[in-house]
Amino acid sequence: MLCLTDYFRYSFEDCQATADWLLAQTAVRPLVGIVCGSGLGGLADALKDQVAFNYKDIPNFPQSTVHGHAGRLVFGTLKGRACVCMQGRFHLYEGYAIQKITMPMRIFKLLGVETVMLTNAAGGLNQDYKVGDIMIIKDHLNMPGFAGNNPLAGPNDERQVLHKEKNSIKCEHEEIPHSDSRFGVRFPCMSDAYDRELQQLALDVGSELGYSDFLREGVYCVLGGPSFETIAECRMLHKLGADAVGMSTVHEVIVARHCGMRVFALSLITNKAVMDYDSEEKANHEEVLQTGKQRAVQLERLVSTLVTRLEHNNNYA
Ligand SMILES: O=P(O)(O)O[C@@H]1C[C@H](O)[C@@H](CO)O1
Ligand SMILES: Nc1nc2[nH]cnc2c(=O)[nH]1
Repeated sequence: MLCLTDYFRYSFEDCQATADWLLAQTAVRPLVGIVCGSGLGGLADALKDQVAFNYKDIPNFPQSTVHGHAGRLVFGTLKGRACVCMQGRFHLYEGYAIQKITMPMRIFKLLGVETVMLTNAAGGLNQDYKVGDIMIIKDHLNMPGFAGNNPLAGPNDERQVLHKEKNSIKCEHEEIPHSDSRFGVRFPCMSDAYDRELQQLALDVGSELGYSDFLREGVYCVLGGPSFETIAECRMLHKLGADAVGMSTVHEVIVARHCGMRVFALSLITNKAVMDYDSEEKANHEEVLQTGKQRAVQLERLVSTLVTRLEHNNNYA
């Protein structure tokens, strides 16, 4: 019997067809995939020798509907390193099924991407955080996941893919190709979702760039949105261990990790979550976009320097 999630699911063949279409249009072979958060699309403009596609022209691709998300997939180079960049992402609150908003991660994988770098705009729950801080995400709370809305829910494609050259197991007499299910295993581990070496590298790069005063490490909590949080909700999330709250990223991280890509993610703290009944502050999307503009230069420099370091250090490549 077909269940509802099957209608929103992209098969391996659907994703392969989209990736093949893209690979046929450009000679860029990206190892790094970048996702731009709300108001942070300027990162994509930093790419050199661009080949860009509007989402509406890419077979099977969803469309961006949110202000501050341009809706373009941009291939190019960042300081000489081949990248692909989503200038605009998809969110649950746009009405898309969770399998649809995360499908680009599988396209990244099929394009050859090894490292995914995600950015988002988020509300600061940690009382020490200030607007304009950049938080390196070290872990997440997946609230929609607690309620069963996980991008990996539904059948897992268990057909085996053989990796002939990579990861082959050396035995005494022969080399046995390593096999894996199409995108990944049924029960992927998430305790190592955010790559610790990349977090340390980002701290080091941030310090070199003089960003230590506004660079943080913390836990990101995803909610469905689009309404911002009530005061009681902010207080609860903070008590649960979240430093920042947003409406994206976690679903993409789960799918990226499921298919074996390395993940690094950043939140720009665009507003302070309202925690006090006496406060006059009100969260709004305009403030989010405005803070994005103000921190665009530093965010772009941090990400592009990180990308350069990926190139120069084999441990990270
Ligand atoms: O795509 P991100 O997570 O950066 O966008 C955040 C969450 C909402 O889409 C929007 C609220 O202002 O910004
Ligand atoms: N849920 C949520 N998402 C955001 N994105 C930017 N700021 C916020 C916020 O305060 N809450």
